[in-house]
Amino acid sequence: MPSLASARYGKDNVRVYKVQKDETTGVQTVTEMTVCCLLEGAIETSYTEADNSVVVATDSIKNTIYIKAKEHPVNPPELYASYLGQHFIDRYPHISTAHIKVVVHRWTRMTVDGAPHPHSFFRDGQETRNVEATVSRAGGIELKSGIVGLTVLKSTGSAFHSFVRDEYTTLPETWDRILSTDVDCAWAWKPFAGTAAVLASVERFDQAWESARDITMKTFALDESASVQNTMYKMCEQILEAVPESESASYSLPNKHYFEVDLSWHKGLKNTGKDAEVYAPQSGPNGLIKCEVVRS
Ligand SMILES: O=c1[nH]c(=O)c2[nH]c(=O)[nH]c2[nH]1
Repeated sequence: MPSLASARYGKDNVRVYKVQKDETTGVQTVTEMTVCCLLEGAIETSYTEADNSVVVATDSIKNTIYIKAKEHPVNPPELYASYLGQHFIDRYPHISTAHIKVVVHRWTRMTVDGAPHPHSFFRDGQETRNVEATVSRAGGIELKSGIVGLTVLKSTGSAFHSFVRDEYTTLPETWDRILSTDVDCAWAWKPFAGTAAVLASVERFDQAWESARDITMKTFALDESASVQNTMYKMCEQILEAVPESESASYSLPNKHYFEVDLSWHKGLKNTGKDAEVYAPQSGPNGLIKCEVVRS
């Protein structure tokens, strides 16, 4: 006899833009985000018995995403995600958990003739600021914040040697290589009792995001990297220190390879080892290295 093991549903890819207008200065500030909202609870019969009486339509969920963006600040995204998730728990007694994901896209203010422009912005990269909120009657508000899609490269200051060498190995050891990755980094907050507790910490979210971003870039640049594994662990350690309210920090990093090109066949051109200047960036395969670090 089959039985429903788990179920959640909702609206994904809801694109939201909000503008904040300062009427006295004329300065406008914009936020663009993509929101996913999935609900869990006493919804089994909608699957097993075609009982739609327990279904809040995904169209209504989409409407609610817009309405809560109008009613509440959308910055920081941790606060907006918390208000949105809490709404579903408060409004529908049979909904026990709301899973909210907010992806904030970059709109950076333009500098025109040396001055910040009041209402013009540009997209300075595919990096996003991400938040996942799990809001439940049992567990309060669990928040995970992160940075995704920050592409970085260092042209030296990275080595990889002393790894397992056996009958499967062809990779030469290197003491000087290119290191490049797309940063996917996250830090999980200790649970909050409710939206009031999230509001009480509101300043910490931007501070934590700035710290994590600075730590990621500074460590990437300054560390004489022995491996992606070791460099990312050092980043996690520092995030846990900079954000005392966090209970874990994690990274998922592709190792985007740049291969040397042997050009010696052409007039004896030297382009390997210390003479390497022209490389072939690889689209795949790539390494993929992950870790999560918690407090002991
Ligand atoms: O930093 C690295 N870690 C690895 O595990 C690995 N494996 C590999 O082939 N190159 C690298 N680089």
